[in-house]
Amino acid sequence: MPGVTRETLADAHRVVVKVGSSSLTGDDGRLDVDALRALSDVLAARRAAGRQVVLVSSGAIAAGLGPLGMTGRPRDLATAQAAASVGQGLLMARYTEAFARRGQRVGQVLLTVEDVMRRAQYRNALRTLDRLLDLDIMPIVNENDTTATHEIRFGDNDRLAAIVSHLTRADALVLLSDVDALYTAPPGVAGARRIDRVTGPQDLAEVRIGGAGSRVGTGGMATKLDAAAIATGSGIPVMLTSAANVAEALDGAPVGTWFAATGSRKNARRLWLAHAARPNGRVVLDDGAVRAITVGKKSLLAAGITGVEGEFDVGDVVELVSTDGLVVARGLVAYSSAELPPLLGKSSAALRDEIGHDREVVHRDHLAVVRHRR
Ligand SMILES: Nc1ncnc2c1ncn2[C@@H]1O[C@H](COP(=O)(O)OP(=O)(O)O)[C@@H](O)[C@H]1O
Ligand SMILES: N[C@@H](CCC(=O)OP(=O)(O)O)C(=O)O
Repeated sequence: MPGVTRETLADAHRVVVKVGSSSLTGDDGRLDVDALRALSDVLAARRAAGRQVVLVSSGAIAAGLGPLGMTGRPRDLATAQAAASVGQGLLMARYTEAFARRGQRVGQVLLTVEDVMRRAQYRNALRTLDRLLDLDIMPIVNENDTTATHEIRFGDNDRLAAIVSHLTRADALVLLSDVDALYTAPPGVAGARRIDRVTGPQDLAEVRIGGAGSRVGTGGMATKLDAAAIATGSGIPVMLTSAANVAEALDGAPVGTWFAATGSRKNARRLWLAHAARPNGRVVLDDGAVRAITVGKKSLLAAGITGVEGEFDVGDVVELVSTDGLVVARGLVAYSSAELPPLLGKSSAALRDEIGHDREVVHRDHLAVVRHRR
């Protein structure tokens, strides 16, 4: 069965390789061109051997720091976006030059959440990616940082890479960071052991996760584990290792942490709702509504809601929670948190009388069942 062990990476036809800012920057937080060239050499060699690579590269913000006279990742979004605006072009210039040394051409692909979640847009993005690969051009993907907003953005490229690997039907996802593997505890904690292989959530029960290890990284190990869950849950195995190990990892050598595929291909929109979207609030469901959406695969109606928490707008992602605090699903809500309270518990007939329609609160097409404790 393909993808069961890390050795299968050597023969994988299409891989998505994600490299984090931490692997592309020096101690001063700025772009490390030697590191970028070393990675480009390995990926160009893989392509020259007849295999396809889609590179998801962070580093736009890091590349913008030097020209802007900054040393650490800006805290506010607008400045980070300005740094990304300055840095993305420089990053691509570096890659273009580095890959050209090996005769490999590259193309920039900047994506937003909407590009990969709306069917028409994602088909368009996919067509471009496929065409680039057909033309023997290595796509270099990043989030379109300059226009993404807080509410609707991936924010970290780990989950973006997982979704890109799903969209492009990659055979494997390789996550490269500054740490050579997943450990039982963050670096620096005494006694931390490398985890060789993860076959399901039970293998992660004892793992302690810390934040980003560098001044420029985002998310740390948590977003890598989210990414691994997204990819493996849709049938794509994941290798997590350091950029220094990329050649060995792509050859299937015993490095890093291997996450075996656990599920089968999913609907992209549900995948995003379940894993990547950031919820803005919660609605609390009575037991009948929980059963209706999980077992009955129904839409969520106002009649089954007992409470509203947080502030959200029409179209935001909300968590659907049972009365005992279990997050049973996530979905795109059709009412704002201000509109909803007077409607709770009301039947469809009562709603039609009162507000002239009985629109579902979360339509089943916009709902992903998850089930985990909050
Ligand atoms: N259990 C763990 N095992 C390995 N690394 C961990 C763990 N918990 C936290 N980390 C940290 O996660 C960091 C990688 O995340 P990040 O800095 O966001 O990297 P990148 O820029 O590559 O995305 C590592 O450098 C490490 O310090
Ligand atoms: N899109 C941002 C990267 C955000 C990000 O995920 O960074 P990292 O955690 O280093 O992979 C950039 O290019 O700077």
